[in-house]
Amino acid sequence: MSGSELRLVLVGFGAIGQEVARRLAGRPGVALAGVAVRDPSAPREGLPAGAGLIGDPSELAALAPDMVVEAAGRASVGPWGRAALELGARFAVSSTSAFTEEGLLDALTALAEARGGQLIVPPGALGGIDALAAAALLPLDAVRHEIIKPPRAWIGSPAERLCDLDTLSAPVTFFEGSAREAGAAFPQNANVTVITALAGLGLDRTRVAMTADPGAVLNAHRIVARGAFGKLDMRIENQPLEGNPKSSAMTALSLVRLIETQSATLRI
Ligand SMILES: NC(=O)C1=CN([C@@H]2O[C@H](COP(=O)(O)OP(=O)(O)OC[C@H]3O[C@@H](n4cnc5c(N)ncnc54)[C@H](OP(=O)(O)O)[C@@H]3O)[C@@H](O)[C@H]2O)C=CC1
Ligand SMILES: O=C([O-])CC(=O)C(=O)O
Repeated sequence: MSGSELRLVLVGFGAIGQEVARRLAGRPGVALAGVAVRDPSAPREGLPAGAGLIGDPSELAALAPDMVVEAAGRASVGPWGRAALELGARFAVSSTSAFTEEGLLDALTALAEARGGQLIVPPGALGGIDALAAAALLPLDAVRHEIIKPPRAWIGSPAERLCDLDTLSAPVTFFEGSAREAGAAFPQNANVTVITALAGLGLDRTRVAMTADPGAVLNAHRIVARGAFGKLDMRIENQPLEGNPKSSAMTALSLVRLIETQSATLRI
């Protein structure tokens, strides 16, 4: 860290990035040095004063970040992760479905180690990931992650081909498979299943079910695990973000917490 302030760069300034920036505004100890988007020439409302707008990973070094936090999309993780970790910065990933791409997690981890940085996978929209990761110190028998969201949260995903989202009158579970398959096919809805997999049984042994529920208002996640530690049954129901019904507000809250705790004396 430079001085006592954490120099932060956000990759992505959509529903999550804007919420994170809003909640960090004016907080001592964090300076939003910059924001990365695809097209930095487009006008951006809500960009905090003093934050540089960049569009290419080669521009990151000039912002001298201590920490780079991604909430942009799967394609952004490789290029921005490499650029951040080359600089020895900490890189936090929201679009964890990128890790269904062969070799990317290993490559970024190796880079973090070589440059003295850190690759961070925050809990995102989930709770209980700390308990699952601790439970995994002993053999796990089974981990299942169920995602239940209102039909509108699945628009633009392969769910549209698997059920008729407009006319649902009862919940439909349109996907059952592994976390690898879920993350690969649903990059805007199933990043969380990759987090569950990384904490527990891995991409192939973590089972996933996805449901569109016309009676749902909130985005729900249920993780059920059993193993030598005992049993875990965690359910969280998140308010969606106003700017994107697919994304839970908890994702932004958990990033704010991650950023704030970087320099905290008391860590909970
Ligand atoms: N881990 C978790 O629990 C969760 C993870 N996510 C992940 O976070 C991502 C962002 O969510 P959300 O904010 O709701 O999405 P939005 O669609 O609202 O915003 C995406 C933002 O990212 C920018 N962006 C997209 N691709 C790139 C790229 N290749 N390089 C730089 N910037 C890019 C867009 O820029 P522009 O405006 O120029 O298009 C836009 O500012 C999701 O796509 C998902 O992958 C989401 C929810 C939960
Ligand atoms: O925000 C959520 O509830 C989860 C989500 O979209 C994702 O994992 O991609």
